[in-house]
Amino acid sequence: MTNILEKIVAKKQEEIASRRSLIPVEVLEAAVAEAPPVRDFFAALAAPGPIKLIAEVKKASPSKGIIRENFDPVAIAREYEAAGATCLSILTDEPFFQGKLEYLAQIRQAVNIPLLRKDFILDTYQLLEARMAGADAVLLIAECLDDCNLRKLHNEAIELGLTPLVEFYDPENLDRVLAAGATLIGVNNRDLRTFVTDLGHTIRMRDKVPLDAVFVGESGIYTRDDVLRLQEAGVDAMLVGESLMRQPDITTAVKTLLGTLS
Ligand SMILES: O=P(O)(O)OC[C@@H](O)[C@@H](O)c1c[nH]c2ccccc12
Repeated sequence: MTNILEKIVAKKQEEIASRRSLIPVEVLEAAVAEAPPVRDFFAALAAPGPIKLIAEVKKASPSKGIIRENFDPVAIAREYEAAGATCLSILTDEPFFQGKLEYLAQIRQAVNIPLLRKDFILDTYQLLEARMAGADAVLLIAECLDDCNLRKLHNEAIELGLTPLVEFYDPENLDRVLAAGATLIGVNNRDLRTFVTDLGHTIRMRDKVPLDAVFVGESGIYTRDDVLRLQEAGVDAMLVGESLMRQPDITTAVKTLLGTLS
């Protein structure tokens, strides 16, 4: 039986091939050479202070279906920024998350904080697309990439000026993440093969990841208590989508998580 991650990766390979036939890689390379400078996603998260929020613009997911009906990505991004998010994560996968690369480009015009392209990156072509659309960072998932591609895409992202956020779920993959040179490391609390989500997973992995890396806890973060648990464990940043996107009042939701509601 194939799991959801295998399905997503297979579909993504097809998508990359078809996008490449629409816009040749040389065209993207030429456009990227003229692209405006990036914002420093890494430095924003590495700065001292309380745990940082990477707020995610996410309409739907394979595990939860539609998360937010009334979905205006630019308005959501503006609200996240004004409410105190440090960075944003923009889902660009279409078939499984109902995202779009265009959302990233539109949001780039509307906010000043650094942006992550959240997708299943398998190929250099997607790094060029990300840079073109205005991303400052890209997600690389250890479970989707062999050692060679993980290292290659990590290096290429940096050459393009992008910060790679390298995510893993399976503890066995940490050594591969470190060997790829990752300094911004995320632990996904959700096993993308089964959808089981456990906040304790990030907390248990904190001790295993070197302290000089910037450490991000991802997924399944719902309450101010969850945030305090992460902060006390020494987690530098958190990636939160669903719990914010389900709230009609995003400003209050962000401030409640951050403990800044006055
Ligand atoms: O909506 P949540 O549970 O707050 O999770 C956000 C984010 O961590 C999640 O969307 C995510 C983390 N890693 C991923 C990889 C691919 C797709 C999605 C993800």
